[in-house]
Amino acid sequence: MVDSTEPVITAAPAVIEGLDYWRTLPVKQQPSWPDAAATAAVSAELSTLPPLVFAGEVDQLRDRLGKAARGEAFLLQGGDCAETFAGATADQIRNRVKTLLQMAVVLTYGASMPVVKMGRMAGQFAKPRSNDFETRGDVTLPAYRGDIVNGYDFTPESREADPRRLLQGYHTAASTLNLVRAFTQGGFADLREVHSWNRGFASNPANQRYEHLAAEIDRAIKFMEAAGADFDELKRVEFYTGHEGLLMDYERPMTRIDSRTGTAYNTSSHFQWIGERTRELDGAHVDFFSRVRNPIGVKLGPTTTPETMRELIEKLDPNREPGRLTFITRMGAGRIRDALPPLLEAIKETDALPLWVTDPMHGNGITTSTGYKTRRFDDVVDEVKGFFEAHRAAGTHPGGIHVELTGDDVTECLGGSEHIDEATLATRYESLCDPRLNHKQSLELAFLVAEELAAKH
Ligand SMILES: O=C[C@H](O)[C@H](O)COP(=O)(O)O
Ligand SMILES: C=C(OP(=O)(O)O)C(=O)O
Ligand SMILES: [Mn+2]
Repeated sequence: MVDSTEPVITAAPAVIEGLDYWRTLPVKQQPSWPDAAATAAVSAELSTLPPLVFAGEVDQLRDRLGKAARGEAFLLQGGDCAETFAGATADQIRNRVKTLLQMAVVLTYGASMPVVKMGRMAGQFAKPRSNDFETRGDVTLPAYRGDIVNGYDFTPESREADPRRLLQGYHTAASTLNLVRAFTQGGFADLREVHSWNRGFASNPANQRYEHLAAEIDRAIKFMEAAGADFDELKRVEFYTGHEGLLMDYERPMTRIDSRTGTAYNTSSHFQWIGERTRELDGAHVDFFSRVRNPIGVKLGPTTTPETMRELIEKLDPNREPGRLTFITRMGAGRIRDALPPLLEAIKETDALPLWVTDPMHGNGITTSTGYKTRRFDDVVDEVKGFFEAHRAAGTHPGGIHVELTGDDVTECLGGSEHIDEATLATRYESLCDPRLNHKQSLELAFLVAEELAAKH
């Protein structure tokens, strides 16, 4: 998080020309709220609550992402698939932040360039689903759409969408963000603490490798301090938040007019991305997010054509602003080597410079015979490698990685140095949606990406 000298953002007026145009367009993946008046009342209340992030921070992130798009920085985005209200505890938040800080150190060291750190945190509460309903035995109920919409328990009461959850989402995001700001601004993220972020995690090859690297960094810092360098600057670390911009009854009221510029900022997080299921060119999401100043991401799956990509650029980044647009590719390990190159070749024919980020999770989902949604660590690694290969061949910049992870020792993805197998998945599977890399798998992946980045030079 960065200091902002401009926290004054006015509450959103009831109707702002343009910002409500999405209401006239087809909108996907929204809950069926049982009571429209109650939902409207909650939205109105949300629009009066203080912003969670400030316009100045959002502008600074856009600048950082612009650097990443030019190959001068690298973006690390990570966190839960679906944050939960119950999971917003100090321990779990701290473990996730520590994991991201550790990964960032590994990447910074490998890449020799700044790493932009962003949590899929403090707002990643809404989920798009493949099916609107879930059936267990002979009972069919609405699908779980994330804690900000309904409950996970498989009962009719819990699965009914409840607009009061929008407010709980806001307050949980606020308390999560408060702790994240404390960790990253209060000295905990100081590079001189590089060893302490490893404490509390069980010993394993990735942690030992990390310890080794931390010792090298320590030595370098001590040497520089002895030589007179002032490291107090390292006390505070920029840390940004991002989530899928999905739930319009949350995103719209959190969007406010910045008093400095008269333009709209979505103050629910610094960054929002449009998901693979809601990125229709003439749909509500693309229209709405085209009108906010935040840097915006779009997920691109394997069926994306160069034409669609070009139209997304026209809609979301008509002014070709550095850092405005991020393409997060999620092709699948088996498809990335065919699906990404045509997009990279096509982009070179344009005057656009989007930031290219790999999401090696969402194209690699499988379900075991025992019913667990999982991913193979090897597939995740293979997609990352395919991403770097494609960019190397095209001469474009592989600018970041987007992963679903947790700092806890869960058993949700198969493989990794602990060789998690199908039988082990049941021992600690906690995700309410997609499987996340655990702490060790996350560190292992960071080392691999660092090697790819080092090879780039
Ligand atoms: O996180 C992404 C999606 O919400 C998730 O992959 C959808 O999962 P589903 O296919 O089980 O609905
Ligand atoms: C829904 C997600 O991904 P995608 O839109 O790529 O499927 C996600 O990132 O959780
Ligand atoms: Mn997911």
